[in-house]
Amino acid sequence: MIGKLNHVAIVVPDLPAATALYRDTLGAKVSEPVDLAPHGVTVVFVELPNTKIELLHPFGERSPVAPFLAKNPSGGIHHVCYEVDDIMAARDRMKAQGARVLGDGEPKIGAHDKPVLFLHPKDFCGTLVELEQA
Ligand SMILES: C[C@@H](C(=O)O)C(=O)SCCNC(=O)CCNC(=O)[C@H](O)C(C)(C)COP(=O)(O)OP(=O)(O)OC[C@H]1O[C@@H](n2cnc3c(N)ncnc32)[C@H](O)[C@@H]1OP(=O)(O)O
Ligand SMILES: [Co+2]
Repeated sequence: MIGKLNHVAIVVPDLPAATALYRDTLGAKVSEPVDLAPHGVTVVFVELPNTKIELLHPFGERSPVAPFLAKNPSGGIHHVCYEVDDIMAARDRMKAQGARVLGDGEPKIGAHDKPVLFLHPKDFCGTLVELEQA
């Protein structure tokens, strides 16, 4: 059911420093930072030939990535995002399989203006999974 790896997300303590590291040290193409208030994150995308890296930093008072950063002050890999053809069919399949869909279970519009859902890390080998409508 899952398709391409859309991105791997890394939570970072210093977004300008992380952006410079990927741009200047690793030589990657990076986007401008974008504040995504509904998701509680500021995001920079690193464009790779076959996928993307999403650099995340908490935005606002109740960011879902703030507890993760408190536990991992140097930053760390936060989630992987897989593309799916039909987000509602994917949601229903996950529920039927007993996997926990996070939040209210309704897709939100993600960083690429497409609907996304998150699945509980304890149900997927300790890894937070994002599903994005292809
Ligand atoms: C813009 C958009 C996009 O790309 O389009 C994005 O990506 S936005 C990306 C940001 N948005 C999201 O992450 C939305 C979905 N996330 C959430 O609902 C939350 O962050 C949870 C994943 C439920 C975690 O919540 P919280 O930090 O309050 O932790 P919790 O105390 O409930 O955690 C329960 C257990 O899961 C572990 N845990 C928490 N976050 C984890 C992570 N990212 N990866 C692996 N394990 C994780 C905790 O250590 C704990 O394990 P132990 O009990 O063993 O210690
Ligand atoms: Co993401």
